[in-house]
Amino acid sequence: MLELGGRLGIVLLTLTACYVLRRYVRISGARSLPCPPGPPTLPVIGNIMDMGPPSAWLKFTEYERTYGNLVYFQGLGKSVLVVNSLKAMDELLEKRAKKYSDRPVLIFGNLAGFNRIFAMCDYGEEWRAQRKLAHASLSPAAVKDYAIMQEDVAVGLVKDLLKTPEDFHSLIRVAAGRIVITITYGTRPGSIEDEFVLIAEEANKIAGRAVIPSVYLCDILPILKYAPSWVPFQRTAAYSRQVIHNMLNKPFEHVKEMQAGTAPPSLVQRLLSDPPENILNLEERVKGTAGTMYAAVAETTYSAVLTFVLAMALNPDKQRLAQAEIDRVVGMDRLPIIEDMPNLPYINAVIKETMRWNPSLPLGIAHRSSEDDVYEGYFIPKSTIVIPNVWAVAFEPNEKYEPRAFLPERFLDASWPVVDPSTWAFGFGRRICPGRFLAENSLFIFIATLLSAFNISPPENGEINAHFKGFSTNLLEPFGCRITPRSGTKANLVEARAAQSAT
Ligand code: HEM
Repeated sequence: MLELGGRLGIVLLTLTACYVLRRYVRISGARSLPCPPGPPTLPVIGNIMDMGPPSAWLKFTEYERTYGNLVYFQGLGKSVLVVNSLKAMDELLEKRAKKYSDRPVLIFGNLAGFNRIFAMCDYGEEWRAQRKLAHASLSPAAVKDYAIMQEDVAVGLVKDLLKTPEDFHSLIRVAAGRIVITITYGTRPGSIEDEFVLIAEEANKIAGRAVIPSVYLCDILPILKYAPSWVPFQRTAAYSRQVIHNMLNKPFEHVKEMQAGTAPPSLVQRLLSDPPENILNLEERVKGTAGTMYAAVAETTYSAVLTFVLAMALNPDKQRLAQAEIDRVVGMDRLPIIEDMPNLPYINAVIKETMRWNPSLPLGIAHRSSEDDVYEGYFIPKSTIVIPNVWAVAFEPNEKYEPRAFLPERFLDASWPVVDPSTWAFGFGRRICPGRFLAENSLFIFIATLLSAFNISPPENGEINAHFKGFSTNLLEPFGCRITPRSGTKANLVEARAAQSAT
């Protein structure tokens, strides 16, 4: 018996040794492979400075011509891989998701407290728990509960546009913020909602700077995170921590106070009253999940709706076709509702084309690898930041449909296969946007309601000067255009429907 145990031990030991050796040989073999190509490097700083914002996606798409689908940057202790093809995005971020689902380390972001919200957490226990909460409140079945609120906010937007159409930039921004605050916390318009929007906007500004690695010295030299509290970035971090604390706590406490049967339906209310099983530390995690929403939603929705306004002002023929479909299917005596979506193929094509023509997040949200890897003969070291340049996918050369033209028809042509933007616009793998079903409903109701109520046209002088800006979200700078009611009857319809709104 003893002899048998001894032999078994030797066999197990040999197998383990073989496994370790094979793994070692594989990894050291992999390390001898080249990293993917990229711009020329300098000592210490490598080529990392060549990544530079703003609108880095244009530069990355140009680099594709020289270096191909994978463009590699390194320096200052960081490695970054820009991925330019859908095939490679799918292979790395989707099929090998286990290795590619961490997020970049943001030293300032962590000092500011962003690591409490799961969109910025690594692929670990905290992320898993908050993601489960997000899924429970944003699944296709759950988002049906928010449809009336979304319709009310869209009607509120068109009503405000009747009064001050020239303010369309800020009104769309407020409506995009409103939709997320209303759905997350169930608050009604008024000072308290505006206070939450202000806090969340401030947190968004902080996040916008925290994700740019060159803004704060501590992200270049991580040891500086231990610098004393009087150092300027530490003071900014302390202020930011307070803002993030308020963002996570103030609206949450408001919902809790209302819980005793009076809280309107919302993501927080749903999670507190009917939480998924096995979530420890529920309240803190609901705060983190809810706090992620504003950052994730407001700018993406705002960017997409503004892009749509620009596209309509530039393409009156497409606008007429879209309005004709709404008039035919929805009729003239009511505004569209989310249930109309399956019956409006041209509007759905306009939405897809809006997402393709100017993707809100042209570089998605960066992932980070948690292990060494090899792809197409190249070595990708552990901790590489992986950026999906979906802009390059959106503007891939096409023999039939010019990529720069706004042509919803490309999505209605069965004879010519095109990639649906929903396969790349919402990210990849285990980190794919959990709010995509809600986002599709929001875009639909904003766009269909605007088309039903207004004509969108160039300004009086006929010139549209539109410029895009942004590091991660592709936002339009203010531009002029005219938004006028399609008729007096439509204006009355908007007023009458707005009077019925619950929010
Ligand atoms: C047009 C609207 C939207 C677009 C284009 C968009 C796009 C994206 C993208 C590209 C990602 C990154 C996925 C990845 O890492 O690969 C993401 C993540 C995320 N989105 Fe969205 N999104 C939109 C709206 C929303 C909405 C309405 C919600 C929630 C109500 C939401 C919640 C989130 C969250 C929580 C994450 C982080 C997921 C994680 O890290 O696990 N998004 N979104």
